[in-house]
Amino acid sequence: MSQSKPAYKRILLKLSGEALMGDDQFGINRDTIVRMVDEIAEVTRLGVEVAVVIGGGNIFRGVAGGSVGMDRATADYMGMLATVMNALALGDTMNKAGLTARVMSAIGIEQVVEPYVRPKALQYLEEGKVVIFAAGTGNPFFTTDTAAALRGAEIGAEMVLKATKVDGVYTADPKKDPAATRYSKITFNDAMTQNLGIMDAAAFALCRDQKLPIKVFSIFKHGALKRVVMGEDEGTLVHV
Ligand SMILES: Nc1ncnc2c1ncn2[C@@H]1O[C@H](COP(=O)(O)OP(=O)(O)OP(=O)(O)O)[C@@H](O)[C@H]1O
Ligand SMILES: O=c1ccn([C@@H]2O[C@H](COP(=O)(O)O)[C@@H](O)[C@H]2O)c(=O)[nH]1
Repeated sequence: MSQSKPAYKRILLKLSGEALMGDDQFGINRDTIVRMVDEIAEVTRLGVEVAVVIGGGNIFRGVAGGSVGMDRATADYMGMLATVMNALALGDTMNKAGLTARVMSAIGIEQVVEPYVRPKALQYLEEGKVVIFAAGTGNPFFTTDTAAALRGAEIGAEMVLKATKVDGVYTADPKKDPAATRYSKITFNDAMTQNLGIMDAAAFALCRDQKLPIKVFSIFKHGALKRVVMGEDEGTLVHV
């Protein structure tokens, strides 16, 4: 239903790292990151407190290193460092667009990024700054989706918004199965028992246990983020 005020005061936005590539094969496409920041700026102007977790799939995923014989934990640390690079680029783009962004890392690299300290993150959000959580959970064998669930619960976000390359949760991966159909909503338990690959089970389980709903929507659809924030019909709601 359409309304004039945002439906949420504080959100955790999970931004797809892979989507940052735009039409490129690798890395960060300038026009794409600027567009994403414009959409985020629009919702901050509505008074919504925004925290962001960014993925690293445009640069490196631990599973890729593991599959060619690397030690998996080492490869995962490389993946976490990839998310730090994305976070720095995102923060820089935000600051240039007139937002005030603070990047906080789950792994210690203090010359580059300040460490994640929960009370400090809460203070920044209350001050209207955008907080970007880098380096996932800080632990190998996890993903940034789980980091989004974790940080979302820690900061008292009312919803996790997964902005990704598809426009919702489907009965199967729509990139592999053209007959897949989109859910407008689905329970955590159904998503987990059907092994829907849009998010990992750890992220679903944490959000379910904390009663923290997730909205999955397309980062490429102009205005979709604002529509989700306004409580309008967009993407797929994953709920208890
Ligand atoms: N049931 C499903 N419904 C929708 N998408 C699915 C489903 N199963 C698998 N997918 C795939 O999941 C992808 C999104 O998840 P993925 O973790 O790969 O990317 P991301 O989180 O957007 O990127 P990154 O990890 O770089 O942040 C979609 O692009 C889609 O192809
Ligand atoms: O908590 C975490 C988060 C991430 N990683 C590693 O980083 C990459 C990139 O994250 P994506 O969620 O895939 O975009 C991930 O593949 C892991 O290798 C991690 O180890 N711990």
